[in-house]
Amino acid sequence: MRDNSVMSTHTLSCTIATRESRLALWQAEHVRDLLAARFGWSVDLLGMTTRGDQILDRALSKVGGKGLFVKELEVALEEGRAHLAVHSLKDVPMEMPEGFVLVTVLDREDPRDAFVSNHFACLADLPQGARVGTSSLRRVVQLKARRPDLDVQPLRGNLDTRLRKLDEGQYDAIILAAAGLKRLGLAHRIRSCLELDEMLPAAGQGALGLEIRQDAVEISAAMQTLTHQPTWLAVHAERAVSRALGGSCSMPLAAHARWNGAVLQLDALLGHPGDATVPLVSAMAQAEVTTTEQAEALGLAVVAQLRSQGGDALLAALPSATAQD
Ligand SMILES: NCc1[nH]cc(CCC(=O)O)c1CC(=O)O
Repeated sequence: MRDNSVMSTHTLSCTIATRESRLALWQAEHVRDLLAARFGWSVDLLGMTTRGDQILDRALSKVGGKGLFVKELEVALEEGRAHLAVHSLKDVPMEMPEGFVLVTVLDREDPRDAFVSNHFACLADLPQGARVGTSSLRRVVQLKARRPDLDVQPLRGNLDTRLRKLDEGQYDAIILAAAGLKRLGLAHRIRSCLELDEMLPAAGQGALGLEIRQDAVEISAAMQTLTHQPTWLAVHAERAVSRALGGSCSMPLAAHARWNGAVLQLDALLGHPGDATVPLVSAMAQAEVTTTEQAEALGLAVVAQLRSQGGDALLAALPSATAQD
């Protein structure tokens, strides 16, 4: 029997709220299979369309940002129509809304960005002035820093739409998260992965985050057993950077943490929100990390460096109306 408001320890079924893009469904099905294998639960999916899925004609940074992809799913949790929401962690706002928690993070897929093209093997092979598709400010500023000659053009829509636009010849190459392509069996479209020193990923890229209601105590305990601790600590460091800087997707910000043994190395960079010709500011810090508090402290150390090395001036250029989603 299912109690729609609170799960009991004897619950054998649960409902996952998910967006209906192919990637979101793959991710929800992945979690469904995991819950079935680990706990023997039978899991339903509740597919939903979010505002972020409907608005396809404008860059996300112009229409209110990350929260657009998660709000409807939270309403389903609030109303008891679902118990769990599965998200690409990089789409999850840095501050969770009152009443909701990010309860766990699963093992991360490849965090890198991928170079996808029908004619060229890698960024260096692109001819002068080649047209590259991406709407991510983070990708734009890093592309322009390396190749100021490139003609970077907006590209929105789900993964299939973006690949179709490439195949129609609208771009010479596009940049996509490697994780999404790999999950959908589209790894063959990746001509090369951009290395971390040429394209630093977004905070949380490649990781899956599970969100529940704060008062869902029992499901919380079950979900916490699924946590991939190295990823959990790494994304806490990455998200601390983004949170401290306002968490806005109007800001070209990258943050990525990697493990060197017991040491977590956190790299981050900031660009100018309106002018990709302004030099990037980057910072790195590393420390032995075993707790989320230490991971967040590492994030704040990187933020202090970014700010003092010119990041403050870049942040001051952020239009205040769009500074928060
Ligand atoms: N912003 C959309 C989005 N959210 C998560 C992914 C890919 C998978 C991931 O990073 O986990 C993508 C597509 C992309 O950036 O190419």
